Amino acid sequence: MIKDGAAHLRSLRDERTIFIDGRRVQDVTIDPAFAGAVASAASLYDYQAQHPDEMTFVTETGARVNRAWSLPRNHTELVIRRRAMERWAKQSCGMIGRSPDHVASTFVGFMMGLHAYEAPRAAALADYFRGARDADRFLSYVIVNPQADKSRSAGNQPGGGLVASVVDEDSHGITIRGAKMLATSGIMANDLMVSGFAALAPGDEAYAFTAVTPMATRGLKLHSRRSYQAAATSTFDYPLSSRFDENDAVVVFEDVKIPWDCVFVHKDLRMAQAQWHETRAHVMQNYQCIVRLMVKLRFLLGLAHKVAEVNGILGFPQTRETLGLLAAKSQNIEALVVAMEAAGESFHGYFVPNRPMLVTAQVIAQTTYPEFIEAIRGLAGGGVIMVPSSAADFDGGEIEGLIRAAQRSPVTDSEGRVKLMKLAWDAIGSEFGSRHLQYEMFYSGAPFVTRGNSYRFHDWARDTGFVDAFMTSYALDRSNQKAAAE
Ligand SMILES: Cc1cc2nc3c(=O)[nH]c(=O)nc-3n(C[C@H](O)[C@H](O)[C@H](O)COP(=O)(O)OP(=O)(O)OC[C@H]3O[C@@H](n4cnc5c(N)ncnc54)[C@H](O)[C@@H]3O)c2cc1C
Repeated sequence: MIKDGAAHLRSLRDERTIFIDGRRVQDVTIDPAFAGAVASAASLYDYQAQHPDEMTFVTETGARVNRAWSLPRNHTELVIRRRAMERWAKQSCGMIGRSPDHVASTFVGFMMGLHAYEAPRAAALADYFRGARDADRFLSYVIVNPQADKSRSAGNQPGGGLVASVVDEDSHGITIRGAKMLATSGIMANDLMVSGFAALAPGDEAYAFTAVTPMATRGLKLHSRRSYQAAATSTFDYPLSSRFDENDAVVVFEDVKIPWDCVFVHKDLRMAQAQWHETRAHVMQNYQCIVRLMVKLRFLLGLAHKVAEVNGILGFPQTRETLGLLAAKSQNIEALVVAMEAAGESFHGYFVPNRPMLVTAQVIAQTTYPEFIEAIRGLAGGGVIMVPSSAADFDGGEIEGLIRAAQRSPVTDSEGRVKLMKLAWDAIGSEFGSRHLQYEMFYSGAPFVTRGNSYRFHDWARDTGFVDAFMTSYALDRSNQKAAAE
């Protein structure tokens, strides 16, 4: 049976510990801070149940699950898998960044590099993968240390105990204590993966671990940021915040016990890095991100065009120039997706997107998104602010009369204009829209990290060799110099 929305909602009614606004959440599926995003996540599962051929595949054990769990072996399989990710992204206009296909892709990448693990940990990983895949579980992850003093290592933060680390181990498993950031979608996931991405030095072994635990594990506490959904007055006023506020939470591990069969890296400095780059986890998880961004940019491009139409500025050459530049930036990301697939690499029998092109897309994305937002703001001018306070102003009487008098457009009525401008503001300027800007600029690491990867995976030998070869075509001609001097 394919997992559907109802099954996912049922799976979230457990003992998970989430705090927000000074209270503990009782049921995340109906809580006013989270219900909109949770319903959207559930609707992804409904969508896959309604489109089984496009969205799911049958595993070797006979389970029918989302295609994100498949390990492609050729270009065709990679593209079929991508189309499923694209369809899911479209359901949220690309606004749900950590949909279930994100961390599933991480695990697919781990599985492609199972050879890099020591035998017991590889066995645990493979068992967990099969179980999570066949149950189509929704995973979130925390792989970044909480910000504090960046000039010090994880273990040398004043006061100690800040960063999640292994504080104990016995025959059953390990005990984790400390914090990590930021579990996006954690409130509506089934399991949480905890790991680290930053390089560690000898002495940091306690921080070099990767493990998975159910959200409802004792001692696992999610401390949510402010809910943008809760502040949304209506779907008409905040069509995105009200439905796609996937949430981000700091995770605090209060002596969380994790059994050995859910521990994949244990006090292993080499594997803490190798799990990302000697497997294809980093590639597969960020490939999902770029596919999702591609869909989001299509949406924002359409929005930019409609804002220009509604304001009657589409005919101006300057507007077309702006829209043309945005279209090119959007196509640039599309082209990178197609290119990284077409130039995909064989990796231990699997077929994966081209790594240098994937990291290129990450670097480009971090500047493309802010440029998009700034351009749409430029096209919208004061129109996104010149809107009624809320849907309640459409009262059928005097206030609505003011709206009809002041909200005009060459292509739509007052309601149509307000509806579009409120959508545009939610995408680019509301607290939700603003968080998206921060997300796209940072989710894959600060720019020095993504650019560092671009440096690391580029084929410098090809390009410096090119220069060297050219330089062999000429030499210092001393005879000429002599002749000139004479
Ligand atoms: C909305 C949102 C959602 C997120 N979701 C997740 C998630 O689901 N799971 C998860 O694990 N993480 C998540 N993150 C965390 C994300 O991965 C980090 O924000 C990212 O890795 C950058 O780390 P940082 O925030 O500590 O910023 P920093 O690394 O501190 O970067 C901030 C700035 O500090 C400077 N800086 C810091 N260190 C250096 C250095 N060594 N050299 C030079 N300059 C430096 C740079 O100028 C940089 O631009 C999320 C973040 C955001 C904003």
